[in-house]
Amino acid sequence: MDADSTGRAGLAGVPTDPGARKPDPLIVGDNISRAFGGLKAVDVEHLEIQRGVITALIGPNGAGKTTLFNLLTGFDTPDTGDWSFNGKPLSGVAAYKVARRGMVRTFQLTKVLSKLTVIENMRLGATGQRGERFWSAPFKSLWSSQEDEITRRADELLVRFKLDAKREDFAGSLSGGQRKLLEMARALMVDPELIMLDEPMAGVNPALKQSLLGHVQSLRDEGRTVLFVEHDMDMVRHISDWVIVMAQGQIVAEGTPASVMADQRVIDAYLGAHHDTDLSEMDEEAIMEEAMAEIEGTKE
Ligand SMILES: Nc1ncnc2c1ncn2[C@@H]1O[C@H](COP(=O)(O)OP(=O)(O)OP(=O)(O)O)[C@@H](O)[C@H]1O
Repeated sequence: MDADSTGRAGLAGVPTDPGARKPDPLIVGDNISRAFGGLKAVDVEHLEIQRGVITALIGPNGAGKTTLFNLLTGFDTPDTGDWSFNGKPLSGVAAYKVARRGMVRTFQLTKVLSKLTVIENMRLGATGQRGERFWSAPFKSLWSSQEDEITRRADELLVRFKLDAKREDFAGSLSGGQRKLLEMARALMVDPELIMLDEPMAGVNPALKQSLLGHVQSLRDEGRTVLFVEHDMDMVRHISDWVIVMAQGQIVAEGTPASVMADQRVIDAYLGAHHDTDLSEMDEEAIMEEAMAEIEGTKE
């Protein structure tokens, strides 16, 4: 592959049409749909995610971003659709196998995980790695050498994410930003090629935001592909190489952060999310201001 087609350089000539073809895609999907009752939560005709770059998935509430994440990672089953990861079909593959193939998503800390310590959370992150054969391994030494390796990797990641001092603390005692760091560190236990972050900035105080941004960039700089869902437009603007915009289940626009934020289709998508109620002129003005503030990143 020619060097100009890979990573960020490869995005230079990509058109800003929804579903645009990329020169070096890691994920390619077609006709992915999922309905809940009569509501089509996801209805994506074509999707490509360029390898080695940071792609943001944005869109108003209810646009279908989380549902698409769940489908791609095997946590939900589509009504229709196929997609591949690294050229191999991935639709219909169970979540733990998806993780083993190198595609991992972060999870918000659940109640159960909050009651485990930080290091226990990290070890759990490795479960995607452990082949079934290890469960029945007749040789204890084989088992414990993998356990040692897991602990060693967990400790290295805790140092990298500055969570080593919290190693024995309950995950539930961490601050919002530290939880996000733990979610990221835990996902890295399986050394994924693609890491999918679910609202990495939600609940993070401004002081920690910069450091979180640095960590996300370092994932790309070490050669991983990053896909994240986020409402914080400041983050989207600062670190994404490419932005995909969803509204009402569909991809409505794509492009660099600057081009997407100036795109009328994107402004319409954010406004359209409010169109189910009858609006007075004044409401409409207020909503327009709100939408523009979100798109321009002056909010949150
Ligand atoms: N399990 C479910 N059962 C019924 N409806 C669902 C379910 N999951 C999602 N939906 C609906 O599907 C639509 C898309 O939801 P989804 O959570 O994917 O959107 P989103 O873009 O992630 O929104 P947000 O930014 O608010 O998280 C919404 O209308 C939502 O109410």
